[in-house]
Amino acid sequence: VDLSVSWLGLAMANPLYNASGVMCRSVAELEQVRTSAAGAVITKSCTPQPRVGNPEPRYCATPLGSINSMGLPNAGYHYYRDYARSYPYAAGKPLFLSLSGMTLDENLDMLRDLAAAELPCLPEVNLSCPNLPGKPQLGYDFQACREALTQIARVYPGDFGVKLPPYFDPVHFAQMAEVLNTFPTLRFVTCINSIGNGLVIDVEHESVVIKPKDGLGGLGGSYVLPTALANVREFYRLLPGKHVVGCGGINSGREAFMHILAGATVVQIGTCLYEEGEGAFARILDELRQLMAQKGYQCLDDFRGKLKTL
Ligand SMILES: O=C(O)c1[nH]c(=O)[nH]c(=O)c1Cl
Repeated sequence: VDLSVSWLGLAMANPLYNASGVMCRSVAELEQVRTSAAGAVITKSCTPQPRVGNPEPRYCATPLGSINSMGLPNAGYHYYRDYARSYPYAAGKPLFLSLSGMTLDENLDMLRDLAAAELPCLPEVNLSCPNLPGKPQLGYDFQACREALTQIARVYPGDFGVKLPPYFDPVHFAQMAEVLNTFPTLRFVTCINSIGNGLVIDVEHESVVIKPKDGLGGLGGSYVLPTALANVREFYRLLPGKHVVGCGGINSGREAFMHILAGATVVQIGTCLYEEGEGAFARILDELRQLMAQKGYQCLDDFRGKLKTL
């Protein structure tokens, strides 16, 4: 069974890597991913300056997934750019750099610098952080996205991608796709970011479980799988020639298979990686291989995007 993926001029041994935000804030964490069975690496979304993030507790796992309101804690853009400068690209695992400026100008400043650095890493521009008090998710404002992407494509000549929030309405899928299709160098969309502003309650303590925003936070894990799959499949249909990166609810080879069947080129692991550690990559890859062998598939292209309808 062959799990290799070639896309955007990249060759990956397998389709699995971390979701931005998990096991990727420090060089030590990034190296844990890079030296694991993962096929690629992505950095924590960064801002020009380092950020401490929201007060703790700001993450909580539950039997069905996770809730987080981290608040964009990160070591600052230059820390990740410097990692990207020394990254061993020849070892064959691509590096993606996640950028999440607090303003469009912050994103443009980071992208201008990244363009000038002429590094082989690919930017994933985060349009969907749900945890900055008072900041709406850009991904839900279609006109603002169009304006932002127009300037981003102007300052960054290379291929880039965007991290999208989940959408829940066919009209919104169509409206966002119309914006995204305007930009030929926008080569991939990562679906989905956490489902924003959920509330997890601890019955014993009659309390919320995270401190920021009186307990509101982004949901991940099994809670979000059907929404993630819907976003992958809809954007796979609506963005001809672009790639969809699947993210959300992947705990085993079965969910990885579902995301790829729905159209994902590659897939990211978030909550499961946070809870299990980097061993999750080898386990999920083995499960995917076994599932493919049982079904008689030799490679990912044998089933990618071939979800049947009734
Ligand atoms: O609170 C966060 O740091 C965070 N948390 C998320 O669930 N998604 C994001 O894009 C970000 Cl930036």
